[in-house]
Amino acid sequence: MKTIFVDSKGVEYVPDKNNWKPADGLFQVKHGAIRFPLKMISVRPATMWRYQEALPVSEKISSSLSLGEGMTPLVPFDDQEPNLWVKMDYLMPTGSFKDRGAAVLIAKAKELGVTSVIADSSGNAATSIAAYSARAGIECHVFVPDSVSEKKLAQVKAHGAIVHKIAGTREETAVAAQSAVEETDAFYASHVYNPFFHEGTKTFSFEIWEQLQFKVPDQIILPVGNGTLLLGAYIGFTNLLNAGMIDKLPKLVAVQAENCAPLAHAFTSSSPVTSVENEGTAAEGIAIADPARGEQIIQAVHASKGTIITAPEEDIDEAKAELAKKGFYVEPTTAATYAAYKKYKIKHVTESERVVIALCGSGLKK
Ligand SMILES: N[C@@H](CCOP(=O)(O)O)C(=O)O
Repeated sequence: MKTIFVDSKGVEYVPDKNNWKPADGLFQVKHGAIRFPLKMISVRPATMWRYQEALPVSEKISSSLSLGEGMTPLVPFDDQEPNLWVKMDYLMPTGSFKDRGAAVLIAKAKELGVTSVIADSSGNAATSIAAYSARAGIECHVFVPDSVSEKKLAQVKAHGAIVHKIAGTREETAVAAQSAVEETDAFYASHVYNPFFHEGTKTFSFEIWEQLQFKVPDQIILPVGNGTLLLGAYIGFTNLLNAGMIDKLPKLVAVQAENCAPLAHAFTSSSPVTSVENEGTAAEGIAIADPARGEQIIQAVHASKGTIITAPEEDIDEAKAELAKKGFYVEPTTAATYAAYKKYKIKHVTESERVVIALCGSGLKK
């Protein structure tokens, strides 16, 4: 699939290794017609690359880079809620869904002839970018806030990335990484700014659709900070809708931490997304006080007829323990997603509705 980027005015750009931000807004991918040849897909290996006609990477590059990512199990939650499934993305090669996006983004970097990348992250994206860069033989610099989890940092270092710890917020970390990008010739392997990342995370949707016998669930509950999973999920289901493979989008129900919820505030008050103060949350993966793609996330949630809800801070630990008792060992950000769902379902999920919860990050990381 050949890819064109567009800015907020619809001006087209050919992706290149130095231009990470257009003059107007942020880059998005302009999608043409996409094919889903079901017979061929069904006999391919059980990885996210089975949807290769919908992905912007040549088979030659993806097969040399792949760690077998994707086609994570979709399993029933328990006997009490027969219409509730969990998508176990914490079983990805580096332990989070971010591998979907990093695999595509680093494959594109390789294709563009990049030899050095810079990324910034609160942890999981850094780990994924470090792992796929190592596999691609690309030098990797990772900027992290000094609050990053020690286990995530150890993982990043083990993959050979050069770590730059920034004494400051997640936002200040991004600014430091962007200054380094401007000062060097490195490629900005940003999961926030580079829309190739969403081209990888969209496979989350394709897999759920295939695993539910080519049907979509009614609602999907997923964490949102910078929106890489939410936007990927929206793009994936929209690709399927435009290809005539499904007849509706599932409602996307995005979860923020109560103590850092700029998107939830904007959504409920129908006002523009503005920066908030991070009051501290165990859900570090969604502690994004000023999400760069905030308006795009809100538009996607509206288009799916979904909503944005919050996880009470005091419920996160209990939700983590409850999930573990059912066999799912996940990190606090994922536990927050389940905590918010428990509150939400009381009024907003009927017994007959089919719901999927994204279990995004492994408990071994935290
Ligand atoms: N970053 C989180 C999950 C939410 O993803 P985001 O792209 O919306 O920030 C994690 O690391 O699990």
